[in-house]
Amino acid sequence: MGSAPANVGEMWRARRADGPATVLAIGTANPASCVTRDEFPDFYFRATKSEHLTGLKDKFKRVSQRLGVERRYLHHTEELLAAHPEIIDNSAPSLDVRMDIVKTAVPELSAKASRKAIAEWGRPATDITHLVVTTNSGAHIPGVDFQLISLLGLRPDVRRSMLYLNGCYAGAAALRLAKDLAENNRGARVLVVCAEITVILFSAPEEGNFQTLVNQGLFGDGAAAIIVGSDPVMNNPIERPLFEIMAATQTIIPNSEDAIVMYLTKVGYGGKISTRENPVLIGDNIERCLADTFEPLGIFCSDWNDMFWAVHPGSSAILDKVDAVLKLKPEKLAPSRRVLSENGNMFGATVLFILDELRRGMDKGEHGELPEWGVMTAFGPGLTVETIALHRCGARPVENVDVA
Ligand SMILES: CC(C)(COP(=O)(O)OP(=O)(O)OC[C@H]1O[C@@H](n2cnc3c(N)ncnc32)[C@H](O)[C@@H]1OP(=O)(O)O)[C@@H](O)C(=O)NCCC(=O)NCCSC(=O)CC(=O)O
Repeated sequence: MGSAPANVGEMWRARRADGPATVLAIGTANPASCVTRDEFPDFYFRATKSEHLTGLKDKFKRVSQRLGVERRYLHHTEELLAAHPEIIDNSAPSLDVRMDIVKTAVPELSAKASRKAIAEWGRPATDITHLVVTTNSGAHIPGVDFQLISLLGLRPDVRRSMLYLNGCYAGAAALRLAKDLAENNRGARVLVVCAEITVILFSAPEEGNFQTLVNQGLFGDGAAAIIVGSDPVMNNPIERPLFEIMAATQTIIPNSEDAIVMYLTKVGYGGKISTRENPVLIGDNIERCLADTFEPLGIFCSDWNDMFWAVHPGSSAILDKVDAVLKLKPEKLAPSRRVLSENGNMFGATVLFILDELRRGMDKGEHGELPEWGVMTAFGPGLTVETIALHRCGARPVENVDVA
């Protein structure tokens, strides 16, 4: 062979980035139609022709108050439900119509969030080298990743990874994958997109079906897009590094496989969320997940208030439990609570919205001075816990952190 590099090790190293994967831009989007907690019970019981279920409606109001959601954006309006009566009939097959709706709605909302991220990033869409897309809203092939190529004007040879049906840990899982892609491919720029349109789990209220009440009171629609790449300033001074992704772990909580179960049925999503058990399971295991993520970095935190936080708000009961176990000051989970309150639980997109909230607060000088180190953690079926160690860019040096 002619002039191949002398050493395979050198060849391998030359293809890898020098520094950690870094968040370079964030964009978010919601559908236009917003419903408040006060408006929603009337909307829900009227649209599903269930107004005669007055006791259940009162119960729905009580449960909704406990979930921590003030308003949400929903793709399904009363007009859309009226046009597809099978969606409100819990015994009529409606998967096909739901899949048809999300087939275009999810790529469109994804593109809206992505355009914002790309505009903030400041480089052309054709500079994106990898695409990681995740949704629980449908499962089509070719999928949302494929649709985004033409919607955003990406290169046809962009390297795509499509993660369907990962539950609420999907956003953090997508970031974990983006970290590995960015660090192992010098110059890579990864567009991460996480989008949810919850018409897939809309169902009419039924006596004895508590799960439906939780689903309708909790979940909302939204999309978030994040651009990740290593060595920003070195590669292109136009890029503005926000957070370095220093470690990303995934683990399964023992004996929790029935805690959140979801599957597609002829009437949309079926399954069960163990609402009483989940806060306890998460509370019992969060410290171990944090230690497994931070200790390999040499960070042994004795006070978790020294960090900033992006915790997946499964509901306010879950945030209350995390607060109590980690003895966090109220302001620590304020960004998580605010995103839940303003948008609902948007499955995997939620933690990415919280990251956006954190950096906006940082830009506006809110939330005080953001600490140097932070945590993103998300939970979902398994129970699977994703934990990410984040380092705020431009922060003071690592030696000043509480390192044992
Ligand atoms: C569901 C809750 C809001 C209920 O709140 P509280 O327990 O404080 O409320 P509460 O005890 O006052 O109950 C309010 C009313 O609901 C009823 N109730 C409560 N829990 C119930 C249950 N499991 N089954 C049946 N009914 C139940 C009570 O009897 C009461 O009815 P009455 O008023 O008639 O007496 C909470 O437990 C919660 O937020 N749990 C966690 C939710 C969760 O798991 N989220 C993760 C989503 S999934 C996710 O994020 C990840 C993913 O999807 O991948």
